[in-house]
Amino acid sequence: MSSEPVLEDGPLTSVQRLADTVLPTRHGTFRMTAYRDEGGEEHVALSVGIADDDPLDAPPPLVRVHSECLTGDALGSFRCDCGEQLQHALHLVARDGRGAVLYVRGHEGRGIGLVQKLRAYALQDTGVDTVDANLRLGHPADARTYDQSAAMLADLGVRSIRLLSSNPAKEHALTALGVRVVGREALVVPARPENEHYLRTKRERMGHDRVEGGEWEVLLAGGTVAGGVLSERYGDLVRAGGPTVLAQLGQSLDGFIASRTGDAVFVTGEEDREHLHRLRALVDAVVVGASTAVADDPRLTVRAVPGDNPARVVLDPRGVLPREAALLTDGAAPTLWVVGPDVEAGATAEHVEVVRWPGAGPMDPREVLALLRARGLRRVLVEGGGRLVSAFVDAGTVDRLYLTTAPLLIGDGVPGLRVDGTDRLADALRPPVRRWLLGQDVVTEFDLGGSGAGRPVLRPVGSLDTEGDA
Ligand SMILES: Nc1nc2c(ncn2[C@@H]2O[C@H](COP(=O)(O)OP(=O)(O)OP(=O)(O)O)[C@@H](O)[C@H]2O)c(=O)[nH]1
Ligand SMILES: [Zn+2]
Repeated sequence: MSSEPVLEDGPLTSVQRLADTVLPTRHGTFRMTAYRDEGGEEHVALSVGIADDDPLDAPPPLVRVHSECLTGDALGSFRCDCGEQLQHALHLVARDGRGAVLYVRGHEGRGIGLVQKLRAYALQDTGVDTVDANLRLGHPADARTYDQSAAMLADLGVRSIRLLSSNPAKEHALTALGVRVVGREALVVPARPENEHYLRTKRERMGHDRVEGGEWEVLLAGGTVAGGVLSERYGDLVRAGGPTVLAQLGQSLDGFIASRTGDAVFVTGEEDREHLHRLRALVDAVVVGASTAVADDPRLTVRAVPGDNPARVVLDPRGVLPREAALLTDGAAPTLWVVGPDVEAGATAEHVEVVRWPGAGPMDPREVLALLRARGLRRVLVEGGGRLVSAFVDAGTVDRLYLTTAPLLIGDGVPGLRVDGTDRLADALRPPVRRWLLGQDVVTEFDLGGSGAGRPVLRPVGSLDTEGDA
């Protein structure tokens, strides 16, 4: 099964295809193809959605050319980012549905071999950077060649690729070997104290793309980190096609969000507050009912984590929000004050837009969302109180509900989530869930179906009565 290189230009080694099998992994099942190059080095290609009889005009697959790194890939070293990049690449390729990770042996230590790399590490322990360490040992800064990769792609029938790499030199090398690189996507993993210097040197001395910050910053920039806790939790919220209408509520285990006097100070804990601020940072707009705004005088800004403040939306058909409320006075973010036709709004601060609701009746959640969408506010978090969140859930508008329950029994007070009842338990809402602990609290994430993954919520369109909502 030897295969001749089919590329027109560039110096090429040929590779022999020696095995073709499958490999189940935590990212999914890959086709695994083994090769040997002319120098005797053995490589593998882990691919999905690529078959020998693919048409010539099949769309360019996502391809990672991964350089072997024993310390990073197999041992989980934090001195470099290789291990996390490898896992992330497998995750992205599996998710994309058509792509390959080429695992290139002989690339260890940027082509100088394992022992030389470890000697370079020893030099780096004395303060030398990764480039100078190679040079002092008599090696080039980067000794890798990519002809085996081009030959493997040719063997797989792939001529054009979208390359997963932060290293422009890889793109140039592959292009010179006749691979058409139609796009290059950065493979971002979080900086850690242990690899910060190495990653900085790659950017400053080896021309790698800049990516700054930790996992949260990666998410804010629209990326994810394979295996990262935050990426697992929030990754799908930053993807195109992911859930766009979120709702969240923190309540006691017996279902109240405040005591009977309205005391709502710290039902859930500090970690849940951080979670809420992350959700705010990931949406365009946050919606609250007037009673919540009156009772808590919230700011609805992102303070517990880095991130931009979303627009703030208060649904206030009767105009009960005090004119000195934080939302109307602090200017921290644009604010839509949605009021009924007869409300005297008076003069408002520059950041406030008074939106007239046509009619004094209850606000239909669907119409509220349409109004926001018309203003470019597509990703929306419905934040409270209990009645407002329940109305949006009952109307079938919520893609994703985060319900945090605190180990606290209030006994009586302001109710939390109350969805429409059913006669038969079989008709009750039992969507797919994920759950995690935040301190003493439990977050249950309900997939209410908007993203297509879960069961649709089959309920009549509810209406929204924000009065008496807290
Ligand atoms: N010589 C040497 N090699 C290293 C060092 N740290 C990691 N490597 C090797 O570098 C290779 C990975 O290259 P990187 O420069 O991290 O990344 P890249 O592949 O060029 O670029 P990306 O595609 O964005 O990952 C692996 O083979 C590692 O073994 C080091 O300090 N010295
Ligand atoms: Zn490495």
